[in-house]
Amino acid sequence: MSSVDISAIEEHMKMASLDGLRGYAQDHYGEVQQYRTTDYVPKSAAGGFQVLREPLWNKGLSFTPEERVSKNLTGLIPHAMESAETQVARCMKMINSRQTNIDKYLYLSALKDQNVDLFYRVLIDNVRELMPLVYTPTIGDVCLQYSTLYTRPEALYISIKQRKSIRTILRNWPYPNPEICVVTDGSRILGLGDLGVNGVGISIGKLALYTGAAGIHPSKTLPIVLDTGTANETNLKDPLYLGLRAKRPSPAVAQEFMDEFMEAVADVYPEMLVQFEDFETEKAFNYLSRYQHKYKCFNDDIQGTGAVVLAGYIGAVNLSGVPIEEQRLVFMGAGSAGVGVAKQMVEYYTRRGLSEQAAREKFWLVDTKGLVTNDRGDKLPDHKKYFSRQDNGGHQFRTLEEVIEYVRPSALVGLTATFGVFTESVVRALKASVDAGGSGRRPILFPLSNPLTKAECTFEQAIQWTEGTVIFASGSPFASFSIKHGDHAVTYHPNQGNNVYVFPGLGLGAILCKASKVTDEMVYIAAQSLSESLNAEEIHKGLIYPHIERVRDASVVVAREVMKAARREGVSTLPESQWVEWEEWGDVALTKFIKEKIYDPLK
Ligand SMILES: NC(=O)C1=CN([C@@H]2O[C@H](COP(=O)(O)OP(=O)(O)OC[C@H]3O[C@@H](n4cnc5c(N)ncnc54)[C@H](O)[C@@H]3O)[C@@H](O)[C@H]2O)C=CC1
Ligand SMILES: CC(=O)C(=O)O
Ligand SMILES: [Mg+2]
Repeated sequence: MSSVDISAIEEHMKMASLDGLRGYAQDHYGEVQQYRTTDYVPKSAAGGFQVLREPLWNKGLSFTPEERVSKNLTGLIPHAMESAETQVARCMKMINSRQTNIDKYLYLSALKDQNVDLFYRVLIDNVRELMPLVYTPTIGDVCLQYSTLYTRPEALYISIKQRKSIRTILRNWPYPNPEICVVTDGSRILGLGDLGVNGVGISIGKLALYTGAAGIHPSKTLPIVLDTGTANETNLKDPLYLGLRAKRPSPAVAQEFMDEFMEAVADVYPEMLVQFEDFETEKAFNYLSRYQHKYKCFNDDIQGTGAVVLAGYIGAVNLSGVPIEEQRLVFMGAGSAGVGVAKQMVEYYTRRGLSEQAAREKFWLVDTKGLVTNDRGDKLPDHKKYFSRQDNGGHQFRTLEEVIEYVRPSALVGLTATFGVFTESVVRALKASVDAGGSGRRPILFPLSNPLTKAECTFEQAIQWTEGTVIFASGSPFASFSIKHGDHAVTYHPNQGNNVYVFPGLGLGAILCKASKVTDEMVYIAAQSLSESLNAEEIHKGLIYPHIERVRDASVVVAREVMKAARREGVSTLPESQWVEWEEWGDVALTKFIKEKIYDPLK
């Protein structure tokens, strides 16, 4: 087999130079006219091979004998008619036969491209094993290599060079009336930094979980990447890179483009919920405050993460033995996720009766320069000012160890995108500060950065360094593990503190109640309801989130409570008569309504 002749492409790149930009793709950027609306053949009108080629219609070996006749499929597929279980078993056998996670991902991705129903059945029935493939950590590797792995499109790619054509591009999406989009500009993908257009993998992965974890119909999901260039030199130099070969524009220009995008979305798809994903810090905060009161949107990294970590924290406090009033929290990382989480927790404390000032004083935020204080000497960005300490008596605390000794925290949260910053001495110091005098109180330790290569520490380290007392949650999943004590072994179970427990249910709720906005109250209620969604077995086991196998159950609870909150907030546009009808039956009727709406393929 002949290999790709990279040198020829590189040669072309040397030759092609357009306004300082290089590469093939630039040759084709330009505004486009709307010639026609994309044709969409309704399912009922399609037959034969067309049905098998459309991944949303293909039911593979599940087609009944009657369907095979009525749709002219006889002979186009093997004669066997199989149960979902058999087909899922075949897929799992194939996945398990692949050597690397990327290969497993590629198999799943190809399956999604051929038979959507089967892909989701496989995912839903094997979520513990497969979520780490379609989502973090594997999706991080996929994003890093996206331009090389690329075989066919799965998203909308909207370039800043075609900013006047956004409506046309949105209309080119083949499936009518999408209800939710995840949009990124690729500028901060997981903890991997600016990946440019390669970051589209995260939009695709998150939306797979809107369907897998909350049952939003796949035809209603729309992944989008806004291509405004990249600061990533590796990508810019990669001859296979698929995005715009340009540095990123100024924040002002990026914001104009974003304004145009949001206007176009509201115009073309007025019902659509927009989830902002993995925008770098300043843009993340700016776009959220700029659009949240104008459009139906939310930021997953700020709000989704805030809600999921608050939910886990509520459970963790109950286990820790340190009363809520005595809790003191150190955050390593003061970016969009760190500040988003801390603010959600301030909300929790104020709802429990603390003044905002007293609530805020429970938090000590640390960044690359040390404890965030007013008199540290650097100019703090706006998002850090709220938590900046002024009670440090002029002292600056540069290392995490110094901060822990000073604060004596009960909880340590990591959102730094930096592997290993929770060292043995840090974790032991945390334990000592909680368990002074052998009180038996347990430290809360949340190394939440993604993917695994960016986790602040591993689960095994946390267990070893706290003699098993830690209450632990990480952003990407770690395996359970056992330690032998004499002739018996103790097995420790980690939690996964990932916004996947929130955004699917939040989105589902917002869509089903036809919310005009996503309010802060809806986000807060998502956290609260998630914290109350554990079953007796999970509570008994000392978990702080439901088993990942129950993420769909949790999403139903979150969606239901989000819907009710939307109604209280006056943003649900469902008719009042509908709410009155549901209310007669308590939560039962609303829960039934949600469950009936949920996509549960091949069942
Ligand atoms: N578990 C989950 O559900 C989520 C996890 N995350 C993860 O959180 C991480 C951070 O995301 P963002 O806050 O959006 O990024 P960001 O870039 O906005 O913030 C990172 C922060 O960490 C600080 N930092 C970096 N290295 C540090 C070090 N060595 N010591 C102390 N502080 C350091 C930076 O100064 C900055 O304040 C990423 O890895 C992301 O994957 C983000 C959202 C959800
Ligand atoms: C999980 C997620 O949203 C992140 O790591 O950015
Ligand atoms: Mg994210």
